[in-house]
Amino acid sequence: MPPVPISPVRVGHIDDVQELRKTKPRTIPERFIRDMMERPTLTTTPLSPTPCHMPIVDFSKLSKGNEEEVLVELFHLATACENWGFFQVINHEVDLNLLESIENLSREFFMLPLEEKQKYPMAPGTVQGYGQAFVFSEDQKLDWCNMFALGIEPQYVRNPNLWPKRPERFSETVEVYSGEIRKLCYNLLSYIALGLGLKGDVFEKMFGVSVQAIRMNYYPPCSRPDLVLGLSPHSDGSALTVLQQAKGGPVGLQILKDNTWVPVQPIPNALVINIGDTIEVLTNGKYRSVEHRAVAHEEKDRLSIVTFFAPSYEVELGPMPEFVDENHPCNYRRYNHGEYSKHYVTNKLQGKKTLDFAKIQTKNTN
Ligand SMILES: COC(=O)C(/C=C/C1=C(C)CCCC1(C)C)=C/O[C@H]1C=C(C)C(=O)O1
Ligand SMILES: O=C(O)CCC(=O)C(=O)O
Ligand SMILES: [Fe+2]
Repeated sequence: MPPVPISPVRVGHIDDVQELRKTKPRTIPERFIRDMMERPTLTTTPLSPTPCHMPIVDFSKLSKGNEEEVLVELFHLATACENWGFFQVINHEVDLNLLESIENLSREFFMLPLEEKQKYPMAPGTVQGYGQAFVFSEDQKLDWCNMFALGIEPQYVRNPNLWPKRPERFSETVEVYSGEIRKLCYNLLSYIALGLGLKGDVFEKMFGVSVQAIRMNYYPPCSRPDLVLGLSPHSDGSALTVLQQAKGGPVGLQILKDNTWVPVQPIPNALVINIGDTIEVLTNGKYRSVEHRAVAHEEKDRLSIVTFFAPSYEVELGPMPEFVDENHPCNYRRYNHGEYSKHYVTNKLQGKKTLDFAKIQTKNTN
C-alpha cells in the first residue's frame, strides 16, 4: 500500500514584520489586524492601566540568607506563585554580562539580512528556527513578531541545522546562557517545592532530564499598535518560564489579572518568571499558569529572550496527592508530558485553551 500522504499545513503567505516595517512602514496587512474584542489596551493612552509591579523575589535571600530571611522569602515566593503566577527575580546569580551578551547577540541576529535568517527556517507547523510559530491556517490572525527558537536539552530535541553560524559566538553564547538558566530553573523549582511544603528535590526527581528550549521574540515598531498584538494571549506549556526583557525596551508584556490586562514594568537586570501549565496540573490548580500576551509599540522595537523549562517527555503527570482531598477534587487527568507537548505545539495560541487537554470537565448542573 502506498504511504498515506500527510496533508501539509497550509498557512498562506506570512509577512516578515521587520521587512514590512522597513519597506512599507505604514502598512498593516489584514492578517495582522485583530477583531475588535482582541485589540490591546496600550500604556500610551491617558485611559490605559498603569504598569504593575509584580511581586519581586530576592534570590540571594533564598540562596544565602539566614534562616529567617529564607523563610520570609519562601513566603514571598509562595504568595507570588499563588496570587500572580508571575514574579520578577532579582539577584538571581546569573552573570549580568551574560545577560547583556545574549541580548546583544539576539539583536544582532534579528538585524541580519532576511536571506541569512532564512537559512534557519521554521517550517510550517513546527516550532524551531526563524519565523512565526503556532500558525496553522490561512485565516488565522498573525502576531506582530519575528521569532527564533531552538530546542536545547536533552540532545534529542536539538536540530543542529538550525543553530546559526552568524553572528559569531551566537550559538556558543546560547549554550552558556542556557546552562546558567537551567541551574536557575532547578533552584527555583526547589524553592517552589519548599514553599509548597514539599521536599526540595521533588520536581528535579520527577522531571528526569528536563526539556529546555529558548525562543527570542523580536517585536518591530508598528504604526498602529492599537490594531495588532505582538504575541497572542497564551499560558506557557512549560513547568517554569524565564523571560529576559532587553534593556531600554518599552513595556510590552501584559498579564491577565482579575480579568484585566495589566502591563508589566520591567526592572533592570531582573528576570521575569512564570508558572507554566505543568505546575498548575501538579498542584491541582493551587498555582495557576497565568494568561499573558505582548503588545507592540508605535516607535520602539522590543526584544525578549524566553526559556521554557519542562519535564522530560516520558514523564507521566497529574495532580500530586498532596493537593487533592475532599475539598479539592482532582481537576486534571493523568497524561504523558510528551503528548501534552505535542498537543501544545500543534495548536494555535489561544489563552488557556490548550490546557483543556488535561482538565477534567465538571458537569454544569444548572
Ligand atoms: C516557538 O516555540 C515555543 O514557543 C515553544 C516550544 C518549545 C520547544 C522547542 C522550541 C523545541 C523543543 C521542544 C519544545 C516544545 C519545548 C514553547 O514551549 C513551551 C511549550 C511546551 C509544551 C513547553 O514545554 O514549553
Ligand atoms: O515577549 C514577551 O514579553 C512575552 C513572551 C512570551 O510570553 C513567550 O514567549 O511565551
Ligand atoms: Fe509566554
